[in-house]
Amino acid sequence: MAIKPILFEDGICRMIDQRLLPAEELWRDYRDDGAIAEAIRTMVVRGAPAIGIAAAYGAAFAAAALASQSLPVAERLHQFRQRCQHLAATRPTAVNLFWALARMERLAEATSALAPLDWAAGLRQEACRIDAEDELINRAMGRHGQALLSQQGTVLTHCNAGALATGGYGTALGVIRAAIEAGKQIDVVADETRPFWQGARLTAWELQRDGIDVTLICDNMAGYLMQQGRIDAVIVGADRISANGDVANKIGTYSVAVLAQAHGIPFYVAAPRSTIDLSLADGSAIPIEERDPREVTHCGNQQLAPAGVAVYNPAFDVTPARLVSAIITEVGVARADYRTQLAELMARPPLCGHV
Ligand SMILES: CSC[C@@H](O)[C@@H](O)C(=O)COP(=O)(O)O
Repeated sequence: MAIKPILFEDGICRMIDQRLLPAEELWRDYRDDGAIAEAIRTMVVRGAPAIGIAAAYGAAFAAAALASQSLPVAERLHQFRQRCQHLAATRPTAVNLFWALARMERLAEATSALAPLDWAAGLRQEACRIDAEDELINRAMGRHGQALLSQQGTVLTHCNAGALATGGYGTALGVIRAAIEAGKQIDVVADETRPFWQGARLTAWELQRDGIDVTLICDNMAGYLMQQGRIDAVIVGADRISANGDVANKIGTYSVAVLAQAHGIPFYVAAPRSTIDLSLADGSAIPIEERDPREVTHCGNQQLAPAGVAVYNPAFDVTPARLVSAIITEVGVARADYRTQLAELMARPPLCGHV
């Protein structure tokens, strides 16, 4: 059973601290939006869908706090939006964060005439729905995506687009799980994913935990394995996909895509529709987060690089649509021409609830 990294129990949001995995499985309790914003910023919780879910719970906590004060409706809504903005200011690239908060804000406005406690209860239910729907979406994505994989093969993945990055099951790893559930013999090669080691720490941990055959490699080994004919397909997740099919994902994804094309290997992206941002014509407008240089100069507390060296640490890159063989969503698979096919997939009715 795949791990569910965010739980909502007895009015408390519990999240496994992904910074400590695999050494320690520590669950932290959250009861307010400020602490959840900090958890997103510091990557206790990470992965595009998961940070959207965490932010939705944060917004629900903000609503509960505001409902307990006797505020006029307009002031309550104003303060709610401000607190949502604080949650949104934590990480800039994954559009799921803004998508989830926009959904919470829409409901807050539509239900603002309710008694404050009912208003807050409705927002708490909405956050739980966003969470539960994500796993259903991942499973639907898995069903569509697994059809692209052969009966037997080795799939390379980058970063962690697994259960840990979602409401459970995973996007890219969800496709792999679905293929295995369909009886296919799939094994995984996981890039370590410098500098935050999501592949080494998280993908290796969650696949090993679930008995899925995984081999860890350093990022710079991918080309060698492809040259030897040892990789049959690449599957990654995404943080934001523009209208033309350009894909922002963890730094290093672009290099893998170039290598895949050079070796004639299909490069697939699995992402829910909440990751697709039709407001951006192409990937050049996707904001790319830059993180602390210490992630590059240090490994944990161990300093590897000389003190004072200049560092550049972009957390994401953009893979041009021409390198992407297909984009797998919960309602179907898009191929080039992405502008037309993504617009068509986005116009389809919701799979469940609102999404
Ligand atoms: C289903 S997760 C897809 C992406 O969010 C994932 O590949 C990724 O890049 C995560 O980056 P992170 O910095 O760990 O949040």
